[in-house]
Amino acid sequence: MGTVNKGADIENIIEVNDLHYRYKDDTHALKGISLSVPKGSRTALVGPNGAGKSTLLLHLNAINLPQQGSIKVAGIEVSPATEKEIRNKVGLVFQDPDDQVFAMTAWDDVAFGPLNMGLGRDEVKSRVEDALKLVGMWEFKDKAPHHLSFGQKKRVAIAGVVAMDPEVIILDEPTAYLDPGGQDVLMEILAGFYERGKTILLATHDMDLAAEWADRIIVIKSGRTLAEGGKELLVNKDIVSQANLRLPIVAQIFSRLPEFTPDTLPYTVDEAVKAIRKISQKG
Ligand SMILES: Nc1ncnc2c1ncn2[C@@H]1O[C@H](COP(=O)(O)OP(=O)(O)OP(=O)(O)O)[C@@H](O)[C@H]1O
Repeated sequence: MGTVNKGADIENIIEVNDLHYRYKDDTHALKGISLSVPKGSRTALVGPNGAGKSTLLLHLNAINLPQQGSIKVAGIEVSPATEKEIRNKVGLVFQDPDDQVFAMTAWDDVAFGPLNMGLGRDEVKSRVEDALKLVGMWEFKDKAPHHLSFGQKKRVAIAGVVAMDPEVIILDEPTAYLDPGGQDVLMEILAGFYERGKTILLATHDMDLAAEWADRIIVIKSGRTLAEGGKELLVNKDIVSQANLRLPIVAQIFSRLPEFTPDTLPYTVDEAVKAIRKISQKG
């Protein structure tokens, strides 16, 4: 895995090298994990419960600091000295919004990050308004977060990261607790980020989401990387079963048809439609 230097032409915006992390109770959550995230990619991080996904993501935003091994984000080594710089570059939406949303009102909560970045009052105001409107929470702007539903808090947490407009946006199980409309809004927000050249890393158990959305897959298990590569990993039965995952639903259906081999298996809805058209044209 190549190293990157500040100011150099950075191909991998995130480089994790032989990272170890032990919690205070001695749980060895990361056991020499190495991986990379290409700049501008939509990367899905998948793996079973307890694989170390959240522990890893907390490192990428300098909330956890490396105990052994190293992490570079945009060429900057994650360390106590670079915490603030890293947090301005990387926005993290936590798995549990109760760990993230804590201000007196939804508005204050979303304003927290942009204010910490040192932005001017008018800029903060406009970013907060745009972000709350984007996630459909503007009418709740004056409400105390603890009076919001879980899904609403998640939307506020997402707005907080959107308002910071980071170079890298990381989301830990973002669709959990969002209703289908909320999931669609999130996907639109992520599409907007992607179009503007941002890098998105998303941890999920949802193989359909990974199949539809990602262009790169990282599979982790027991604190180590099991596989890194393209979306074909999602239909690699060996890796999928080792990681306690499941084939995307489209792939499950088509794998029952003799016409398809693992190499030709569709795994997105669009691919499925094309495959059905092809079969019906032949028939
Ligand atoms: N604060 C903590 N103290 C001690 N052990 C922890 C702590 N947080 C997580 N762990 C342990 O670290 C390991 C990795 O947990 P982590 O939450 O990173 O996994 P995950 O892949 O995000 O799982 P999930 O898919 O269930 O969200 C697990 O064995 C977990 O029990």
